[in-house]
Amino acid sequence: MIRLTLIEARELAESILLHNGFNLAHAQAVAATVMAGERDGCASHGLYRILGCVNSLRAGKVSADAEPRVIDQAPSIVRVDAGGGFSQLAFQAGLPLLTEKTRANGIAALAINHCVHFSALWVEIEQLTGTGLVALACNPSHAWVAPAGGHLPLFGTNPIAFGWPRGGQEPFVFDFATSAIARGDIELHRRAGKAIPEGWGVDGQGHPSNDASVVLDSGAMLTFGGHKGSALAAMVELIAGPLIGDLTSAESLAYDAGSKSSPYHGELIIALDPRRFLGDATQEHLARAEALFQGIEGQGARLPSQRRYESRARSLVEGVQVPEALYRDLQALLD
Ligand SMILES: NC(=O)C1=CN([C@@H]2O[C@H](COP(=O)(O)OP(=O)(O)OC[C@H]3O[C@@H](n4cnc5c(N)ncnc54)[C@H](OP(=O)(O)O)[C@@H]3O)[C@@H](O)[C@H]2O)C=CC1
Ligand SMILES: O=C(O)C1=NCCCC1
Repeated sequence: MIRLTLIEARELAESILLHNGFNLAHAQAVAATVMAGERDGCASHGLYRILGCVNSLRAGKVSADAEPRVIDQAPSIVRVDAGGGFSQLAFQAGLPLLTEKTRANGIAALAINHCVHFSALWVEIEQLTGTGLVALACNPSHAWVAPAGGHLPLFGTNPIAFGWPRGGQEPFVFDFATSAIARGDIELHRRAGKAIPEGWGVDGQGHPSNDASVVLDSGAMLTFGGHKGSALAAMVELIAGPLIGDLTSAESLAYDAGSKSSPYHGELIIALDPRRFLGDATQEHLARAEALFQGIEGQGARLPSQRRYESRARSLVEGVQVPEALYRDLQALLD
């Protein structure tokens, strides 16, 4: 393993992106996201993703210098046209108006269109909980996941993330794919030559497979929780696809045309302001939420994101460790 400080990790990502043609704004925004992934122990959405960013650019599937355009769509709806660029700058561009509309109306949505998306959603969710808002985000990806009862890829890995602000404490955040596991994790198993656990995917005939390459290249991934994850995956396709006038995972994969680039589609983010719902009773009811969290932890269970926050605290002191093969592949992108 190669040890890097967080600054070194971010600078490595940024320099590769700049060297390969991304403008400074995109390079910095993407580098900050992958550094955060690495820092929080989310290797599937850390520095590894830089390989996909460069591949997407070389395949002509992402704009290196797109300028997001913010559209004031309706009293509670902000739209951002990402113009074929990565989602990070589009989110940053839409965030101020989303926040303003949420404070004014109690609830508002940000629809990002025409973005290339590869990141973990908690990165965005934490920016909303950081201002005291409750938030939900989701997006499709490429058609890699079979619906429960079928065995052909149709859904994306369609993550759903939720965040709840907790005053001075780290927010309650969960963020997971509606597939049994993110595709990035299966790709990392393949890179490491490791078998995948039962339940993650099937071969082309629908038989369970422990072979990452079979599941990735000729089979299908499975949803988590059978028909429940399957319905949630369908919901994500609908509300972050047709509802916002953007592509489904099947359409995104067709657009990809075999280039194995990062998916191109939309994202939906919904924000809620507790103070608008509760007025003078806000503190009283937020305290009741704390009792719920204590009830979970009181049983010895952990809150989602706890592992991530612990990894963050450790990485701030110790830096991060990157597999040598990945480090070599990243360095090669600087040639
Ligand atoms: N951009 C895209 O299109 C896509 C992005 N992704 C990203 O991939 C990432 C990983 O997704 P996925 O593989 O499904 O994630 P995991 O199954 O690893 O975990 C997801 C969530 O569950 C929490 N969790 C895990 N174990 C426990 C536990 N024992 N008790 C309580 N909470 C727990 C995690 O917290 P903790 O982190 O603290 O362990 C995290 O919030 C996500 O960040 C997602 O946004 C996924 C698909 C597509
Ligand atoms: O891990 C995943 O699943 C994905 N991550 C980034 C974009 C494509 C899907």
